[in-house]
Amino acid sequence: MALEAVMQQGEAETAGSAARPVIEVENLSLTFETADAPVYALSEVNLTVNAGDFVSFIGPSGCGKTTLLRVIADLEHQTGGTISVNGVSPEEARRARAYGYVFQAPALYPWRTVERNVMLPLEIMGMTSAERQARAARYLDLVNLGGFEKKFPWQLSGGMQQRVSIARALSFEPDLLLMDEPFGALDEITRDHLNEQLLRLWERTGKTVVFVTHSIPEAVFLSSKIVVMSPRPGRIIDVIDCNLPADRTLDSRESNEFAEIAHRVREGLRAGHSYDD
Ligand SMILES: Nc1ncnc2c1ncn2[C@@H]1O[C@H](COP(=O)(O)OP(=O)(O)OP(=O)(O)O)[C@@H](O)[C@H]1O
Repeated sequence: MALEAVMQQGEAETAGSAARPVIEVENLSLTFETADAPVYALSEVNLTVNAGDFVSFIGPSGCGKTTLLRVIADLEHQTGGTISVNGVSPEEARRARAYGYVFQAPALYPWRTVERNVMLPLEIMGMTSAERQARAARYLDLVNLGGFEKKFPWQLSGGMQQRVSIARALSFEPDLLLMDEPFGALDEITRDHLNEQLLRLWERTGKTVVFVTHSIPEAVFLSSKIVVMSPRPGRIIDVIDCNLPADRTLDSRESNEFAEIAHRVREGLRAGHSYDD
């Protein structure tokens, strides 16, 4: 029942929000001043993420993927240009709990059970115990962890821990999910499985997702839009629309359509890559 409610909410959002911009970035730059020399982490970045988009940032190490995600989340501040999230500043969006953030590592508290980890943001929000319990059950079910509520994080595999952190990010029901290489440390089989689950979750809920990855197949499989970035200075060099059929499965990775998009991403990465250093 809870799942249906989430699905209906998602369907309504998707249907009524064809091209509503959620994130708007204009001429954004970010330079870190360091002891030796300034680091030009982002330069002249322009990007629009619409409601219901699944946008991946892909690019070599150091091209600014995490920095851009952190600017959206108000964890870093740009030194030039503008950004809005839901039409307001990232700070206001953060205060309004506009997004859930999933880090590279699950970042769970080892002394709290799975359920109590998911309930943590809800406690901070002052939600009642009954409501917290209902939310935790709903979102643990959604990531297929029903029955693991009373376990501790160290009793779960890495993939399961990452699913707990996704449930926690979903628990306060943000429309926007920011995910920084959430599956980067997992083995390929687990990663494939979580990719499929995330795709189904996105389809069911209609949430807007911004996702950082190093993996071309992961980006092509999941995304509606792929943002290819290049370093020194970090910038966007291509934005690729990626509209594979909604009912795609991991086997779709063998289709010609998939190969063509992957090829374009690879070309973009090659064009932006310097082999001089
Ligand atoms: N707090 C900081 N102070 C100084 N330099 C920083 C800081 N944070 C990031 N950088 C630099 O900014 C650049 C972009 O870093 P960022 O972590 O965004 O890259 P990335 O594309 O996410 O890399 P990776 O794929 O390795 O995670 C890098 O050169 C990095 O060293």
